[in-house]
Amino acid sequence: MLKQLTSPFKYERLKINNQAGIEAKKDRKKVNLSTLKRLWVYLSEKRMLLCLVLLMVVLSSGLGLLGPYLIGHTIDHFIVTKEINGLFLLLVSLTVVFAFHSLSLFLQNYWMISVSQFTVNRMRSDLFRQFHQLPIAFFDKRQHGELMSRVTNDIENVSSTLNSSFIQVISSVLTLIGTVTVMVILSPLLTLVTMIIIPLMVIGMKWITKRTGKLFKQQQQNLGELNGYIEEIISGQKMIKAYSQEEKVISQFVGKSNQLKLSGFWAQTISGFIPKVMNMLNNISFAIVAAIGGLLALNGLVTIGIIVIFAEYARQFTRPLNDLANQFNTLLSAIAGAERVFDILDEEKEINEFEANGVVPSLQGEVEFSNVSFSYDDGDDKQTIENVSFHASPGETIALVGPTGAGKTTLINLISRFYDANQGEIFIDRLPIGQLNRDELRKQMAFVLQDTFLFHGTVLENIRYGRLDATDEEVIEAAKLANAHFFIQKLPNQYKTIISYDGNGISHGQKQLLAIARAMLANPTILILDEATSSIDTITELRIQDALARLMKGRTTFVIAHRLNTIKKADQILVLKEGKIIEKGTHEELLQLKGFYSEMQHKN
Ligand SMILES: Nc1ncnc2c1ncn2[C@@H]1O[C@H](COP(=O)(O)OP(=O)(O)OP(=O)(O)O)[C@@H](O)[C@H]1O
Repeated sequence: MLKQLTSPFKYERLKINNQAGIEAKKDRKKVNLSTLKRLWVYLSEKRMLLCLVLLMVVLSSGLGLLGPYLIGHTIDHFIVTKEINGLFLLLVSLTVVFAFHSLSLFLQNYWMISVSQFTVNRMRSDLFRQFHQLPIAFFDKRQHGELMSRVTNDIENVSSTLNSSFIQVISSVLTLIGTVTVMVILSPLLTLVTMIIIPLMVIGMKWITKRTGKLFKQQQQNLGELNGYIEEIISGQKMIKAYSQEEKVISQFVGKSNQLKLSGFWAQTISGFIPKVMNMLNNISFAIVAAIGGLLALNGLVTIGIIVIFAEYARQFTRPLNDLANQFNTLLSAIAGAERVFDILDEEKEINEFEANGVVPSLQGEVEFSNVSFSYDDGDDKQTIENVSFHASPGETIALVGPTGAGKTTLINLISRFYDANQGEIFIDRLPIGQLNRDELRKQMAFVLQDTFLFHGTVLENIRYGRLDATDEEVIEAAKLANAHFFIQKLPNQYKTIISYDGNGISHGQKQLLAIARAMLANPTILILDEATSSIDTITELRIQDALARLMKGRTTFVIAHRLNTIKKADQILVLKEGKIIEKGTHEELLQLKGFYSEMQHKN
């Protein structure tokens, strides 16, 4: 049976297909590069600001180099020669250098945050828009919370990395180049000494980053899975309580949470080694420069000022290396996040080129199926709908009956183009359905389902969902026609009463009446009804029946019927079994056949 419009197909959720991930891993380097290129497409929209950021990074890196140089210069030229004026000059110039250094740091941060917030806002919006352009089949295969995690966590990851890492990486590279250049000019010999430690650093960094990259990806994946699970559990709270499954759910949660804890622990611990190891190597480098520099000074090969400059540069030299190693991890984690976002953006949209040009004339409501077959899974040998043919004239009521799993909902899904047929052709008003613009087609359809989805908002807004440009008067008129007006008036704030998420606080029958009002307002040519199976009190039931009769008048209606009364009134009954139409006709015709249908009626 159709469940509800926004998530009508909550059938057993399929496991995420890991195959794509495995394939993608094979081509990891290529993928990373293309991910960076795609990120650049977003970033480049703010290229002016980025240029300013770069300018500030160059300035701050240069000023960072100038500080130690000024101190060394002062030692050699003013302290050794005891010129007190020189010391004053040093004080003034250092103050100016540090002030501009801080200013440039502040500005680069400020502008970079603007760029990154703009970028992730764009990505977030693109991702959200993409969700609305993906076919229903896409959502069948994924946990909803896992998808939410992409909009929240993954995007947040990209944001925080752009905020800090982008600047750090460029400033580190610039500082490295600047430091080495000045060092070589001052003393090539002492430069060599300072560099002794570098191979050790590179090996250490490589060892650590190789491990952390994988761990961060794992952490991200575990977080997505946990979010998916939480979303599912919150949605299914009632069912969990009804079946006393709390303990099982908690233990499953603990299992997933522990997995996240473990991957998070190792990712953080191993990446946490980086600064410690670098710091140690830094101090060793400092000691080597001091010792060998001292020896060289004793032999008159370098001055004390140069040793001071080198000692400071040795520190400056390892810091950017250290930063680069740190940022590498953050970058990897952000790239993993961006990749997960782009994966979704790359999914094939529901609307294709051909269809965009498709037209939907004002429909009459003629529907024809010609040898239609369909299966949810392409690789499935067994078809869910098999070789189905029928014709519905405008204004006719077609009742779909058959045992559970017969394919009634699937047939409806095909008429609404939630899925496309694998074989055969569906015609609406004699036009192949594929040539009709999907959105426009759905605008001429309305759905009254067993469990109508109500959004958080007023009663008025919920009915207006049927046609957004309807006036308040039109909404009230629709509610009256749907027999919903009487109960709405009794609500605390009548049409302005806020309905909580998914209509909690509104009875099942009232929900149905609101759904009918919504459909009434939409004024569709084709109507899809899924008759409620749950028992509703007799008076409400009568009101529903009365409203439905009014709604169905003059519209082609497909109804998944459970009540004999509805079935009897139908112009055609399609009896479905295992995806095939096994009998077709009116109630009387089918009874005379004395086949499956008449047997079904006798059993009831
Ligand atoms: N989204 C889906 N993905 C995979 N299989 C699906 C999906 N939806 C339905 N099916 C399968 O297709 C078959 C037909 O289901 P369908 O919902 O159309 O039957 P139905 O006649 O409406 O049943 P019911 O009266 O119980 O609602 C079933 O075997 C079902 O498990």
